[in-house]
Amino acid sequence: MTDAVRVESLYRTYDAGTPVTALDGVSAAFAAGTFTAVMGPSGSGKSTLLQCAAGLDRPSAGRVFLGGVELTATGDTAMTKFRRERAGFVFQDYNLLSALTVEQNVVLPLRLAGRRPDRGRVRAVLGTLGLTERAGELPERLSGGQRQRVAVARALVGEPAVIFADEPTGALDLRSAREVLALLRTAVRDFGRTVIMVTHDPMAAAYADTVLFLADGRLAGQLSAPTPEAVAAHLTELVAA
Ligand SMILES: Nc1ncnc2c1ncn2[C@@H]1O[C@H](COP(=O)(O)OP(=O)(O)OP(=O)(O)O)[C@@H](O)[C@H]1O
Repeated sequence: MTDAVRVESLYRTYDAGTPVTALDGVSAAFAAGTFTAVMGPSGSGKSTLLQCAAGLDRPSAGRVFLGGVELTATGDTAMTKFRRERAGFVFQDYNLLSALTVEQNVVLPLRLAGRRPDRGRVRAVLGTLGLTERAGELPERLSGGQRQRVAVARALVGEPAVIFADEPTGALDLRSAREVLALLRTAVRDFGRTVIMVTHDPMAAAYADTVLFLADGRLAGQLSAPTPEAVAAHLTELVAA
């Protein structure tokens, strides 16, 4: 099976007065068509790993491969272009542009990538996400769950190989969270996308095929076919260690 994303010996240090090692030699492979959750205590390096794997940040050392191409060997312009073509993003705070309608937000990544939105595809994605009636509205008129569905639509519309999600359910009520997680799982099961999701929530992690744990910038275990109980137990061990 091809790896959609692979990271090799990733290090990321920040030098803000006292140096911080956010990633301390992380290697991991994310097979195409799988859903992986990344968990760990606060400050363990989860967001940094996601940002480096997605080409939003550059590691201090190590290599990142997206679809077999080494991102870390490319310049900034090529990295941005590749990211726009290959990756979709969902963040905790939705990151919608308030001056744009739902539909305009959804097609924005395509426009930024210089691609012409296929109207049929845009309508289909909006329909799947229950946003057809909302297409012309501004985000401020939507609930948090609806806004996150717009963000998921935006991540899906370009048919990216990989969707990177950082705490996508962190600001949502349980029902909306479950809807968003089910949408991500459908993207993997039915459409072959690869999802890498940072979360603090064992219930959310249990939607994934595999959970990777981080502690102090290093890999600290892995669970396949996770249940919320098994995830919570592993996290408790990590926090206590
Ligand atoms: N821009 C930055 N400048 C300095 N230090 C940073 C920066 N970004 C992250 N860090 C530090 O790197 C470490 C890892 O941060 P990161 O955000 O990846 O952790 P996390 O596991 O995602 O945390 P949380 O669960 O709290 O969101 C932390 O110690 C953090 O303070």
